[in-house]
Amino acid sequence: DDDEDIKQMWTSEVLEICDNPAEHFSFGQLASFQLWNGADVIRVEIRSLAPLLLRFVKFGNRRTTESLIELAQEQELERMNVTSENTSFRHKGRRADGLWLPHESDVTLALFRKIERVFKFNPKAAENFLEISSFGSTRIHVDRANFIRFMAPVPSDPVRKWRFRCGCAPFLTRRSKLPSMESIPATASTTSSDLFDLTPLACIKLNYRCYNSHMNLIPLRVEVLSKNPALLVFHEFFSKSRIANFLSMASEKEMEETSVEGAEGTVKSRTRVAHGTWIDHHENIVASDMFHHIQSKFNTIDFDRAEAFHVLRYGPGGHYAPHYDMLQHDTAVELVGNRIVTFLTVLKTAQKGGGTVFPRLGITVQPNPGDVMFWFNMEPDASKAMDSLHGACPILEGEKIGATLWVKAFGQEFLTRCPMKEGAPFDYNPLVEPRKSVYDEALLSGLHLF
Ligand SMILES: O=C(O)CCC(=O)C(=O)O
Ligand SMILES: [Fe+2]
Repeated sequence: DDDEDIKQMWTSEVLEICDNPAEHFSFGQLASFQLWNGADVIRVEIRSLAPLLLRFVKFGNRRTTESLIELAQEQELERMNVTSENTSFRHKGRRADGLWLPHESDVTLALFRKIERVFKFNPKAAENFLEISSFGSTRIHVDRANFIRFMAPVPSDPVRKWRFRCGCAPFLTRRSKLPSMESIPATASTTSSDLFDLTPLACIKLNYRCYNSHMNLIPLRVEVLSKNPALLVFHEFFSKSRIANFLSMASEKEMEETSVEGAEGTVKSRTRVAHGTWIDHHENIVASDMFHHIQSKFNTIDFDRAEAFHVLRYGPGGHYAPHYDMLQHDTAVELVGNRIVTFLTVLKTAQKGGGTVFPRLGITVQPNPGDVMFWFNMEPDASKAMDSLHGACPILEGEKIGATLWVKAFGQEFLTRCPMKEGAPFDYNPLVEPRKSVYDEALLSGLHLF
């Protein structure tokens, strides 16, 4: 092509990188990793540190709560008054009716399982649920003495410890009055309680969002190509049949030649020569299946906050000149944040050319269909990650198709660990759990992995 503008974007140096997707830029070998699958996202409010008083917001689901209220209305409740002056100074004891419910009844089972999972309770050690109906409200009461006793980790059994992971990144959450970085304590006081992994407490105070990982493990093969900004390739993330289904569904959609808004109206884009279309996360059963698959593998990213799938098809001569994915600041960006992460599913690869080039990292990625490329476009301070500059190398032969999810920044606080270090890049480790530590923990807990 002798077009001067395009020549400036595709300098000979960058094209050289396109042609030489050199291996030596890769960080280490391809490793096999496990990722926690499934998580309970829980909101914790710390009401007091000493004594420790926590509120778990909406811990029980609505169905459980409704069934419990129903039950309390149907069943004959016992008088459960307490007369001791010591138990409650306000009411001079307890004046209420209640009933005991077994852990594994129809109404309590789901709740009990969640308590087991989240708090790592030893189920045998807890008393039955005591449902107390007083002053019109129904609440679950777990005996306090037992609660404290069972929360305490058994020293030789790290698995029973709480494994909350919490996130903190002030700009990732839209809150009007955020404390400044300096006001976040480096670590929370160790005097509050040794029942917790204490570091995250600082974060909980900020954001109230934590999650607790399950022990369901799935193998993922992930390659770390760059650490700052993180650029990861998840190999064989999608099965062949998922990719085939998605492609045939997408081929039924009308793809438009991509365009850019210019001074003289919408003009055919020359920086991106491709056909594209948008597909909503749940537009049809195939998209929905794809979307669920993605969600199930990442517990640190809220994909509901991603834009629709953007499918791009490049024919021979197609390309996408090096660019940044972050959007111009506007009201939409103000509401949901900018494009923090690009999650690019490779659906079809060209016979020749068509890699994804990162000129400033000196990397060209030539993945296979079913692989996912994943990178950060932003720094933790919300500025542009300058080294995330990337483009789709010219297609020399064949056709390339990809589907992008751009994840928006707000609500992604799990991506960061606490305490945050000023100036440190996003930590990709929560996305890439090394097999070793998972193995160790799994072995300790006596889980059979494979
Ligand atoms: O197709 C590619 O390799 C890159 C796509 C891309 O950069 C984008 O859609 O923003
Ligand atoms: Fe891009």
